Amino acid sequence: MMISVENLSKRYGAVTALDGLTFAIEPGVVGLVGANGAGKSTMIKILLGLLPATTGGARVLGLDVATDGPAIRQRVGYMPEHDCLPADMSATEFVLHMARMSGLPLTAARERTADTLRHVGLYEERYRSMGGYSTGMKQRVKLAQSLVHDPGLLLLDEPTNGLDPAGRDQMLELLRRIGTEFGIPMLVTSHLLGELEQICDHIVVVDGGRLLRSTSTADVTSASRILAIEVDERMDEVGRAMHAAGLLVHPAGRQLEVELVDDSTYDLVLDVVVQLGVGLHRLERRRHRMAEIFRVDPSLDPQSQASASTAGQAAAAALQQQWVTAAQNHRPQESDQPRGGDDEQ
Ligand SMILES: Nc1ncnc2c1ncn2[C@@H]1O[C@H](COP(=O)(O)OP(=O)(O)OP(=O)(O)O)[C@@H](O)[C@H]1O
Repeated sequence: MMISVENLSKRYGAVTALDGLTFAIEPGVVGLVGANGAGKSTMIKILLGLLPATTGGARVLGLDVATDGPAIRQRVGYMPEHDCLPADMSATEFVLHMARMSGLPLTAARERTADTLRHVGLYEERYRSMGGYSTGMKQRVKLAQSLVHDPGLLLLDEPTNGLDPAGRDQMLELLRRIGTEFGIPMLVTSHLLGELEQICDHIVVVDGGRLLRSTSTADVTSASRILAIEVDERMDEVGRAMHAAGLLVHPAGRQLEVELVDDSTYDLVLDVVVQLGVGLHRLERRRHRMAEIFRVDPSLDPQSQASASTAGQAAAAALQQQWVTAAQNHRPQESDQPRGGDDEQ
C-alpha cells in the first residue's frame, strides 16, 4: 500500500482541518482534490511526518508517520505549494544543495542535478538566479528538487498553481511522464478536478476536511447508462416517437438522450429512426464525467453529505426534473402542438 490513512483528524485550535479520514491507496498517480481550505496541505504535512495528527494515524510506504518521519522524508520527494526558492541562487546550485542534503556524494549529486533539471525542461536558464524566473520555471525547480534523490514516492502540493493554461498542460504532461515512464508513484493535490482526471489513476476527494470519495478514475469515467443520439432533422418529432415507443428520452442541446435499459433500447431507437426516415448522425453511450463524483454517495457518513453535496443534490434534482418535463413535453397525444421548437436552433 502506498498510503493508508486511518480515522485521521487534525485540529488547529478551534479549526478542524481534517475530520476522521480513512482511505488506502495503491501505488500509482493519485490525485487529492478539494477546494482551498479543504485540508490538502495539512494532509501532506502529516504524511511527511512534519505535523502530528490530533487523532488517528497514517502509514506511508509502510512507515508510521508518528514515529518514522525521518525515514519517510528520506524516501519521499516533497514539492511544497508556496514559493520557497532563494532568489539569489541558481536552479543548479539549489537542486545540487538539496541533493547533497539528502545524502548523495558530490559527483552523484552533480550528475543527478543535471539530469533532473533536464527532465523537467530547464536548460541554460539553470545557471541564472531564480529571482528572475517565471512561475512555470519556479514550479519546475520545485519539482526537480523533489525528484533529485530518486524518491520512492512524490508528494506534490498544487504543482499547477499560478500557471497559465499552457503552463498547466506542460506541467501535467511532465507529471504524467514521471508517473508512467519513470514509474514513480505520486500523490498530487489540486483544487481542479479536471486536471487530476487527466493524469491520475485514482482520485481522493476531500471537502471541509471530510472524505467525499476515494475512487479509481476508470470507475468514475466508465460508460454511463445514457445513449446520446443525433439526427439530421426533426429532432422533436423523433423525441416524441421515442417516448411513444416507451423510451425515457429528453433533449440535450442538439442531441437526444435516452436512458439505456438493455440491448433492446438500441433496437427501439433504430426502429424510430428508420420509421421516420431521418438520418442518424450519432448513437453512442455517454461517458460519466468526473464531476459526478461530487454527488452524494449514500455509503458515506450522513454528516459529511450535508455540507458536501448540496450542489450535487441540486444538480441531481434538476436532472430528474428535466427528465420528467421532457417526458411530459413529449407526450404523444400532444404531438400536434409541440413545445415552441426549442433545441432546434
Ligand atoms: N497553522 C494553522 N493554524 C490554524 N489553521 C490552519 C493552519 N493551517 C491550516 N489551517 C486551516 O486548516 C484548514 C485546512 O487548510 P489546508 O491548508 O490544509 O487546506 P488546503 O486544502 O491545502 O487549502 P489551500 O490549497 O488553500 O492551501 C483551513 O481552514 C486553514 O485555514
